[in-house]
Amino acid sequence: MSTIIAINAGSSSLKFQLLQMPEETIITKGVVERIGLETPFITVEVEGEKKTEYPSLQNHEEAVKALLNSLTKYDVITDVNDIEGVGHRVVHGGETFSDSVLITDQVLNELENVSELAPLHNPANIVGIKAFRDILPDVPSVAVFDTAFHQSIPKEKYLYGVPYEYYEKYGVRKYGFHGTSHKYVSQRMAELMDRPQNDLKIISCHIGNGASITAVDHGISVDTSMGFTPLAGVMMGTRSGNIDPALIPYLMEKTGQTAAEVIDTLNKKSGLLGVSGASSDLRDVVQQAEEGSERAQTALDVYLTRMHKYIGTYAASMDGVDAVIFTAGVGENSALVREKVMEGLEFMGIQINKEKNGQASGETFIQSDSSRVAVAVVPTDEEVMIARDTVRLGQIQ
Ligand SMILES: Nc1ncnc2c1ncn2[C@@H]1O[C@H](COP(=O)(O)OP(=O)(O)O)[C@@H](O)[C@H]1O
Ligand SMILES: CC(=O)OP(=O)(O)O
Ligand SMILES: [Mg+2]
Repeated sequence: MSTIIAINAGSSSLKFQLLQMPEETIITKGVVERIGLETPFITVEVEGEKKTEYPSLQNHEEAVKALLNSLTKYDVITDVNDIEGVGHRVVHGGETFSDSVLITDQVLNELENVSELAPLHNPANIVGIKAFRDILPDVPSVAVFDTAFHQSIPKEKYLYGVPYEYYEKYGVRKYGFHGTSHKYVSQRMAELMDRPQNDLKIISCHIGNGASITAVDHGISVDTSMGFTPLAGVMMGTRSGNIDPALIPYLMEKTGQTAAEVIDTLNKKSGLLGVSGASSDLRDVVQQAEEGSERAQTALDVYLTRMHKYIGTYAASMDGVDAVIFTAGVGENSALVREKVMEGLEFMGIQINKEKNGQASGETFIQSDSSRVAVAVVPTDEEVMIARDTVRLGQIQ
């Protein structure tokens, strides 16, 4: 039995889960927020109760110290040395990493090289890794990449139609993200269907704040909607998804923004937020649409039609589909989104049962009896995947 901590570090936050392996039971979970900003705080769930503290935290190293202190203070662990492995979510692994990896000095160097491909995400992941290595130098730490599961995508799907030398010189290609989640839910779906994974063509819809859709054929990723960065693909809470790239210089000229400012607008002020003008949270947009806001309804329509198209695209890509999965914040909780994304696909043998869909909670099949394709809600669990790989690569008993 061993105690593993799974870390998902963002630029100003650090989410964590402490798990008992191999049982995969969650001991506790929590989040440190507003690191390096005014009034940082730590929330830890202790026996179902949320405890919040407000320490002063200048950086991720102080955040890690405070987090470990609170775990001992609340008697979740008796000593920091009770932690036997640390697993980190790293968003971008480039082409260097097609599986999780035990972190060594050399790996850390390679991670730094890959960082320029994901300037919004990777630097924070690396700071988190270093902070834990300083505090727990003798404990194995493992990096688990969002991109790794997508390294199986074939060349004709990952190359862009641009001069080939950009791929060779600058690594310009589709990488894809949320791989840990797509891998988990597609494995789980095969178990739920009681069929081997290499018998199944699955479309996995991870719809949270960030959203991506993946075609999983015979257990491997063969295409995914995100691209060189997590900005591409479907429309999201604040991200535009695919646009005509010629819009960027056009908007620079019209609005006076720099290229970096336009990209920032496309990442943070677009999507549901940008179109509705109200909120990036799907619940707010749905509520406002129900109250008669035309802008909110339009935002919802654009959001839904983009996702709907990918189902057809990926079914064509795999020459068929046996199962569709919905996961993450929106996918797990919004019956409306699931119903609308699946609407009109009866010609492909996809039909959902509205009652089952409306009542879905946890792992639930929502297709009708006559549907040829299975459709299910499968709650994602990136943390358990991180913990499993930490045990495997850290060779922890
Ligand atoms: N009960 C719910 N009904 C509809 N949408 C929900 C519900 N709960 C959460 N969401 C949506 O899930 C989104 C967050 O998803 P999540 O997977 O947690 O995002 P992140 O990408 O930040 O990890 C929110 O924007 C919210 O709109
Ligand atoms: C890569 C990515 O988009 O992650 P998130 O959904 O957590 O923003
Ligand atoms: Mg997410």
